[in-house]
Amino acid sequence: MERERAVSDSQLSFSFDQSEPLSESDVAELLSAWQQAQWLRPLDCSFAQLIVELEKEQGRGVEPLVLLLAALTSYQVGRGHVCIDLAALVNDSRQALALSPDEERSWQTLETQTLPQHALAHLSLNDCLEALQRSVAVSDGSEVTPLVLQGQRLYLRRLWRYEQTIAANIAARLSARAELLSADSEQAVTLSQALAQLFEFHSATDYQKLACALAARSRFAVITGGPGTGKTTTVVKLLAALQALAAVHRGQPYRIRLAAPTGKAAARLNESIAAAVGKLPLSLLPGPPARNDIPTQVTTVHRLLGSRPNSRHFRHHSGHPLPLDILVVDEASMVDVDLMAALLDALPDTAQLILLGDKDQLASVDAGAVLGELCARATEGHYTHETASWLQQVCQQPVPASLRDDSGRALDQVVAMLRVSYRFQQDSGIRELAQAVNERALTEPLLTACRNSDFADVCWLHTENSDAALQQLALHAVDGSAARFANVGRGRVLHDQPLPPPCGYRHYLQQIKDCSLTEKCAEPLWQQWAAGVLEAFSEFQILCAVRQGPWGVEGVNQLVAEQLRQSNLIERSDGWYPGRPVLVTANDYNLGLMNGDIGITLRVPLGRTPDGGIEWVLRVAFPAAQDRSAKETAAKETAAKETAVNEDVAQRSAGQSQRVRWVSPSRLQQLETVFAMTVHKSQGSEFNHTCLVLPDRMSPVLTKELLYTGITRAKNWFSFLTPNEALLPDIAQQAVTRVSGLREGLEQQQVVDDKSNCWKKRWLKEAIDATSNELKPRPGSQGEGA
Ligand SMILES: Nc1ncnc2c1ncn2[C@@H]1O[C@H](COP(=O)(O)OP(=O)(O)OP(=O)(O)O)[C@@H](O)[C@H]1O
Repeated sequence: MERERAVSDSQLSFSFDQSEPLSESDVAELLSAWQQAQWLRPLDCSFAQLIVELEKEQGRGVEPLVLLLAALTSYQVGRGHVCIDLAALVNDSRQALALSPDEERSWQTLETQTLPQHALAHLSLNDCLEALQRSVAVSDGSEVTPLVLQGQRLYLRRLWRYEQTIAANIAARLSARAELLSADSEQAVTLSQALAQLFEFHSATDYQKLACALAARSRFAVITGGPGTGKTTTVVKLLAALQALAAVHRGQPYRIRLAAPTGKAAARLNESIAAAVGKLPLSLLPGPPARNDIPTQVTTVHRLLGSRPNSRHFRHHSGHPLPLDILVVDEASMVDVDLMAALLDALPDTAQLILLGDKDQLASVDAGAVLGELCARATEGHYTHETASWLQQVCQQPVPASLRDDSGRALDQVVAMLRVSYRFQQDSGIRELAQAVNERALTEPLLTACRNSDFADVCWLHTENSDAALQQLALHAVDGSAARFANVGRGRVLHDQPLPPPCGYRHYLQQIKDCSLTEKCAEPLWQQWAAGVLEAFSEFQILCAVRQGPWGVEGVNQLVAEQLRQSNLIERSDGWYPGRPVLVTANDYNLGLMNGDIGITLRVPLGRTPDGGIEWVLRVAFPAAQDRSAKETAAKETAAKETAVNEDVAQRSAGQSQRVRWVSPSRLQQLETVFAMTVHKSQGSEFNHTCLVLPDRMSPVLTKELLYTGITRAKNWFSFLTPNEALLPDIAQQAVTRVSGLREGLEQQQVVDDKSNCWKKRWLKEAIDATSNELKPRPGSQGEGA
């Protein structure tokens, strides 16, 4: 999670006698100092205070160390960790707050023991464990306490529960489906026949075919791969193969649902999946399955689960499971532990879950890195002899020896990695850069090749002079610097299709300026035009690593808006104006807008004067949500009529097909201008042309995952701007680590029985019962802690 704090020169100071254990007042003073320096959030200190009150209420003495650890645990959850590892904390107390070098430097000038490496220097693991074990606020999970200690990991109870649910639920789904267990079974033969039709024969290993077979075999599977490796293509073929199995052996098709964590990711999958389904040779498959039985509509995970306003509970849960047989979740790297636990809880025991995603991308914004942990061993495969021979028989192709490992774990047997990218040409700079960042091999020759424009798809906007760099960026934002790409960005072809040239924001703003519609034009024409503008906007996007400063989203947004104003492409650079692109930053259930939705402000003749005449008004056009049921739409429209009489949304006839939705700017509460967005927010999106902007100094958010995610948002053209190129090797070395016990939890719950090769689960029933009871909605219940 990004953290950029302004460290003030307040009277912050803290000192204590290091020969004595920390007292309650020492800890209170320390936490207060950390909060003043904005190193801790008020929430973290309030959580520690809650523990004090609990201990006092129970008539127990306050354990100072427990307060300290409670605040740190809450803080680390805010940074995306699921728990804290006490041993690691004691070994390297710098990690307690993970301050940036700048933050540390600004305080080292003061005579203070406030820095965690000083304040916590004498902390021992034993002291921590003993204090935690004495505290009434801590248990091993068997009692309801705000903190849970498991081995050397300390959790907020809520996070511990999520992790337990995920581990128990996945472990329960790991064994192969009984009917497919033997490669000689009738079902396995049908699967093999279907795969033979779906995949052309290749002498080289077809990782997509292997992934299909592997995912078909078990009630839980993960398919991971970099950009363009064919995750969508593979999953569509997988669904066709599963429906072929259903057609031959089940008598009725599977109920399949597709979901993604954000509306943007869902919309993107919607587009690509429809095209892929259209190409399936279904009539050649056993059955054959009907095309309609392979869905093309993708919903968001929140909509699928039935989110409720102002509640973290969903309509679907273990007591009211989702009505489906197979669920595919794309962009699963964005799913945090909270949402993953809710999803697994709502999944019927018999249902099959397939997670798709790129394991190397940034982890979810909120706590956890579920996909990353599930895929931690994906690169090496670790397929057992049994799995490899089953795959060989069903796919009619051998599994490479490098991917075999007879001591492979149960989880390894359901994880498939796609290894060939079909999106990028072999000489693509985007592909080479992404791979180099991933492998921490950002070499000087590669950087030189980028600087020299040796790659057709990469433009390096480097300059050591900050002012010149910002000026370059402003101009780049207008036109996309096509001239700096080889052949002015023209003439590139991929899969026999010409690629659109690199562009900047002029591309969509000109479409707004060139609008030839008048107030006499019917509303559907305005819809069509607005949809075109939205599409044009999504061709180019500036991504920033940080929020603040001249190189952050805030500075770049202002810089670009001002340049566009000077270029006469927008009327003004602040407030509301035609062409202002906005990003919704929090879910708004009343408007049906989700965090991450992007809209464009347009001047349209859709308002009404008091005497019924036409009025030109500013409206923000958002892509219409495709998956909303007619009933839900009608309910939303009724609500809109009641609350926004003047809005065109209230004038639509129910059931009319919508390409965009119009929202009055005054109704949008939480949003920001989006000429620039953070790399975090861009997850799940791709753009024809992406420009990645790094800041001039190192920060904890600058990691190889961030760099990789930023680069791979570019489909065809990538521009890069850094005012300090010397940072690149350091960034490539800095990886996101998220502390959690998920892998260990999964391993504890599985024992591979070598003879039958079925995985027995210990404690499973108990764990699932215990955790799912706690996840069930309770009226008026509140989440605890952070
Ligand atoms: N086996 C293949 N042979 C040739 N082309 C392929 C193959 N698999 C996928 N493609 C093509 O590569 C492109 C990317 O495929 P796809 O969209 O399935 O990948 P993806 O991993 O889902 O991409 P993304 O990174 O956008 O999520 C598509 O144009 C697709 O048609």
